[in-house]
Amino acid sequence: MVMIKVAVNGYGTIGKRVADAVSAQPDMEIVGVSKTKPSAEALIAGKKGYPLYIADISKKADFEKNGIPVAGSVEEMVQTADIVVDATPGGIGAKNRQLYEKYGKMAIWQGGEDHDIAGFSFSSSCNFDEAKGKKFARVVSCNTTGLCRIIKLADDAFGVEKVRATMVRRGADPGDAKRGPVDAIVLNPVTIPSHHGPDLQTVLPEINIVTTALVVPTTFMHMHILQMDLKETGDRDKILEMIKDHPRIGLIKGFTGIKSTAELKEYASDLGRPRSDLWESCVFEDSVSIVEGKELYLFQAIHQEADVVVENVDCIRAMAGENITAAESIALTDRSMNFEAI
Ligand SMILES: NC(=O)C1=CN([C@@H]2O[C@H](COP(=O)(O)OP(=O)(O)OC[C@H]3O[C@@H](n4cnc5c(N)ncnc54)[C@H](OP(=O)(O)O)[C@@H]3O)[C@@H](O)[C@H]2O)C=CC1
Ligand SMILES: O=C(OP(=O)(O)O)[C@H](O)COP(=O)(O)O
Repeated sequence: MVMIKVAVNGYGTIGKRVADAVSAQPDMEIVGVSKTKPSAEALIAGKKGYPLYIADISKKADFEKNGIPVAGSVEEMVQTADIVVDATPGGIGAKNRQLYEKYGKMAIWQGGEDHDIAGFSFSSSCNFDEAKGKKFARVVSCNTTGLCRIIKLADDAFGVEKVRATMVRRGADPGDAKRGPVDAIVLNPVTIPSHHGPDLQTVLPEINIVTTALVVPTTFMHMHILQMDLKETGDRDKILEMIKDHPRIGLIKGFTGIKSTAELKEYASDLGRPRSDLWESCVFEDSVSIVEGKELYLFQAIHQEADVVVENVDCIRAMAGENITAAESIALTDRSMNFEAI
């Protein structure tokens, strides 16, 4: 088996998870990860054995005086890779495109960048095959990934006439002490639609969708309030069966008593998931309702730090790996991470 050499440019919330997920795959290896400054994450990268490269090589001494070995510059890291996963903060990734082009390397960006950065946006459940042969791709954002999975499922079963969805977004990631809100519900944005609907259409262009979004003072997971008008009369049992069979959508059963993101975090932790990560979308079974035949309603929780991680792994494999199907890649990714949707 040919090993795909992967570099992760930006070893932060998403990048560190992608590095661990890639390391768990039998057909991929991490050749480097990057930071801009010495920090706890930089220390951990070294402890995990990931060669650490830095954006500004003139800062090498700052790292080394703190006992963090530096393998070289980001430019050198890019040269060692077959493909780069760019997980730098939104807006920075666009500036790196030239570097990847200079060395003829494939690259994958995250949802903080615009679709135009790659001209192709990816969701494992929707357009895996379209990534084959692509030089550049962008994995859609965490919320859009969650929307893609469930809307594709409903569209395949009954056809989707239109979608109306509200994203209740977490204020900051758990480790992000600087962000808020602390005591507010913030309309984000106040204008309608939010970016999620147009973003979904970069993957599923035929879907009629309007999304709204607001931010609340929590750190773990977003919550979606989702309504879809179906083309054909819906069947709740069939939808539940399809969700149970979906490798990346979990069904939260009523008997568990779980009705909140806090309880989901406890569940993920009790399952022994690394970092309490929920790579699957979490649909609340009791919320799945068909009204007047063709209106489907449900709540789903999305772990913002995790769901895109497995998608990045599939995207790497589609672009740089052997010719396999979406189902085969998803199964391999998940099995290698001991991940079975709840
Ligand atoms: N967090 C989330 O919930 C999600 C984020 N995304 C998207 O993923 C991307 C990354 O976000 P996230 O992981 O949260 O960001 P973080 O800020 O947690 O991590 C970004 C990392 O990039 C490093 N970095 C910054 N500038 C450079 C540079 N010029 N060269 C190399 N590395 C650099 C930082 O290192 P240092 O600390 O040393 O400066 C940091 O480790 C964004 O596009 C975001 O929108 C997508 C889904 C969910
Ligand atoms: O991709 C995300 O959200 P999004 O799907 O709402 O764009 C992540 O939660 C990052 O969001 P942030 O831009 O609030 O850090």
